[in-house]
Amino acid sequence: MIEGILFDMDGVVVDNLPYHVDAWLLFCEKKGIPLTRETFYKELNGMNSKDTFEWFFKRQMTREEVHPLEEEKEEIYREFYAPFRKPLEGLVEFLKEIRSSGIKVALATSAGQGNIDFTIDGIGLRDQFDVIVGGAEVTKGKPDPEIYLLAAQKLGVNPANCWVIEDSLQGIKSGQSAGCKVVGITTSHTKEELAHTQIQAPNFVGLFEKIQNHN
Ligand SMILES: O=P(O)(O)OC[C@H]1O[C@@H](O)[C@H](O)[C@@H](O)[C@@H]1O
Repeated sequence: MIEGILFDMDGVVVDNLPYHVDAWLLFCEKKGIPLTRETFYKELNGMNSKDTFEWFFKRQMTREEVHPLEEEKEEIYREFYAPFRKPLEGLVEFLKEIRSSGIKVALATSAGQGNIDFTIDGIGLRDQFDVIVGGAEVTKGKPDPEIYLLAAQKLGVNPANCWVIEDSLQGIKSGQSAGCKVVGITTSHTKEELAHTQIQAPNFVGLFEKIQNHN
């Protein structure tokens, strides 16, 4: 039985990761922080901004300290990505199918409120999510399971009866540790790199059937 589907946002609802990475690389170059594209995908993809800055500066930071830095990076990101916002292929149809089957739907993203509004309103899909949980609502970000456990709790469903849809290694770990089954969307990593998920798919086309057949 599938009770809920818990969506990651960046790299899943939208294929926006290259724009995030370009923004991080430009931001880091300005600040003299060493960062490569490879390191980002391996270590940082899916982490919230606070954890990312703590990783860069190798020390704990307060939300107040992180806020202006995060805003600076997100302004660059939003300028880069704004003209290209669109749902990942097959998403609109997939949402229709799961909602009409009575499955509850949540968004569980490490992103801050500004980026959630920018993305979800930008593609006009806010009313498709019963619950939206953002990075600021949890004390421990992905790869910790807290965000997916909270999303399932808010939907009133058992995490063991939920599918998480993720693209990042940190996010997959988070969903698996929450006890959910995971679909690995191959926007950020290859099928082979996501072989530890139940299903790997490039997008949402035909995905509902694959999930149903898996149960
Ligand atoms: O994949 P999610 O949970 O939607 O994560 C969003 C985060 O993904 C990271 O890859 C970005 O560096 C962050 O800036 C962003 O907030």
